[in-house]
Amino acid sequence: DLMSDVQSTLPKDLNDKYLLTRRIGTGVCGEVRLAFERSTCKKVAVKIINKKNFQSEGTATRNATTEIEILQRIDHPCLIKTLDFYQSEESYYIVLELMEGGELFNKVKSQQQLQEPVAKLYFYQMLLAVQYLHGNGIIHRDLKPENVLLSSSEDVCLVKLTDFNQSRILEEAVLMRTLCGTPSYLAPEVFTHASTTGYGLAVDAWSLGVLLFVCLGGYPPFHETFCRQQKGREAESVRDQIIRGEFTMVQSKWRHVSDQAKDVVRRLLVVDPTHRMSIQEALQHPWLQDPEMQNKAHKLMYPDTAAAMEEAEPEASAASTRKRGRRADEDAT
Ligand SMILES: c1ccc2c(c1)[nH]c1[nH]cn[n+]12
Repeated sequence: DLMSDVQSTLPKDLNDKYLLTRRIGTGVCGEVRLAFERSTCKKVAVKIINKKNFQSEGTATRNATTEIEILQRIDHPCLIKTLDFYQSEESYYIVLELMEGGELFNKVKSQQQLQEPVAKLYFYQMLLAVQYLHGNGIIHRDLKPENVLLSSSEDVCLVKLTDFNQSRILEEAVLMRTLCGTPSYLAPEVFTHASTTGYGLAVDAWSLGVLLFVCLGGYPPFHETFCRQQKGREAESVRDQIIRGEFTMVQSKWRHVSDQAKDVVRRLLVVDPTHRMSIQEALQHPWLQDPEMQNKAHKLMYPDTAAAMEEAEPEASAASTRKRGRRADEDAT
């Protein structure tokens, strides 16, 4: 039957260690299946990347190996962890921690739009995850609701980014080699790093702006025109809307969204990358100076530390919340 023939084509050591079952997600590069570690019955996700999906062998190996080496290198509570890696003639198999809440995409779709406090809690975690990637010289480059996973179906839950195969580890080595050559023909931005680090990192800030827009508004800022009569001359392609940074916050959807939240979206969806708000600036934005939200996020991200703090000094942890609040007030005034 279906299951047995899936089992039969799996690498033997993968099949020995894991029982693969139903499909739980699909990506551009393959599918994700629910699996059980046979020895512990622990649930995991197995991402199957089909080698021939990539146009040429080159990109396949580069993408997948880049993805693998990236996945092995990173360690942050809001970035999906790789547990194991196998390959066969035709596919790569990446064993990942299971996120029971599935894709953020489905939650936004089913709920229309998220309540602002929920959107803020998720966005804060995404910012911390991207800040960590950038700190490690990694640009995600493919941030979208399908690549944001939720740890549970509860509103207050951990958020993790996945799908690094579009990521690029800043080729510092390449840049160094370039700078060794004769510089006379090199453009200024190559020296100012704008061509790799500065410029590159800003793409993730833009995508986070689109993500936040979708979470708060329940629809994408740049989309194909929905109704027919707009088709034709004046209907702009998605590409043109993006290039011009043209989006509309429809009143019916955005009426109840705070001005501060709208301000974060507007400062991220800025066409000129040098004028776009950075991840660091976003983390300092007034909308995110919310000690309660930040404490909830830290409890989700570092449960042991939070629990240990509760255990050791119940007073202290309450005080730390208050202190975080006071500091925020000082900053705000
Ligand atoms: C639903 C869809 C994809 C999923 C998932 C649940 N859990 C997990 N871990 C890595 N990817 N992924």
